[in-house]
Amino acid sequence: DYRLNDQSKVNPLLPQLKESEILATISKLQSYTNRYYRHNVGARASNELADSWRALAPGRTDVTVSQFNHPNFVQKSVILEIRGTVAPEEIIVIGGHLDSITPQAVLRPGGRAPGADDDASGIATLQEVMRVLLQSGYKPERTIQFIGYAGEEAGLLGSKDIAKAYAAQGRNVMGALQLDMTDYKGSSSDITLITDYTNAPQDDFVAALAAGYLPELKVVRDVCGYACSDHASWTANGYAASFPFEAAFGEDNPRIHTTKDTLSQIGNSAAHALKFARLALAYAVELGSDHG
Ligand SMILES: N[C@H](Cc1ccc(I)cc1)C(=O)NO
Ligand SMILES: [Zn+2]
Ligand SMILES: [Zn+2]
Repeated sequence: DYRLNDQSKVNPLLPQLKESEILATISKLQSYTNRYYRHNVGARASNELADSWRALAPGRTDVTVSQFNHPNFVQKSVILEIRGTVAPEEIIVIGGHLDSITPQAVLRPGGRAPGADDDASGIATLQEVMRVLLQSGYKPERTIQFIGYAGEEAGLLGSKDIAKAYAAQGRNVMGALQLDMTDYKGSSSDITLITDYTNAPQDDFVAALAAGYLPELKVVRDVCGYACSDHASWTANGYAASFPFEAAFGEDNPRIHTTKDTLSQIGNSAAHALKFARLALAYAVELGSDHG
């Protein structure tokens, strides 16, 4: 249910989230020539992300890292699962996309596509939530899955395959949160909740999480106008999805999908992304600590 009743679990964890950790992960991801879903370098980025996630929880038998094979392209999605202690069949998803795109990268494997904000920022944000949950020893009652989707830029291809497979298997995803572009503060407001192709009751819950745990942040709502990120794949398969976004429509990072989507262009800071990490942690712990 959408009540805020886990302050005693959330509040000690929030201060452990570090901007420096998010910055380091964005820096690493933007250093690949590109993370294009059809190039081998894009496949390597996925494989190395999986290895780095495995290193976060050595020896935890309730934690597994797997890669989801997409039949039509080489880049795999990456899934880290923390198995729930009470209701492991009830799944909470925190996602972002690990691929990047520019016209140069589409043309050839050596084409540059740093994708710092779109969407290394989202991957770094969810990875920092995963790091704190794992290193604090937090054990959720429900299963929490962190997913780095492949092939988002080509039409939400990775999340389409995954959400379709989960629906076909009758898996019980209680909610999905999408993190795509979290580090460019283009608006006076801090967080923009995208309200189309999302679930309204869950959007209200996310707004309540911000009001309850992050009262200093200004949260507004806006529409995208189309299926603009992986949340739409979960919605299309009947699951509740929400999408907190970096800025209001038209005020988002103008350099995405260009070779200039780099950390230096967003002030070498992850201060904006840290707000999304805090929101995502509150979402994961409040929903992850419930059970049916
Ligand atoms: N177009 C999306 C990013 C995007 C999402 C929402 C809004 I409003 C504007 C832009 C994209 O490139 N996702 O990878
Ligand atoms: Zn994009
Ligand atoms: Zn994106």
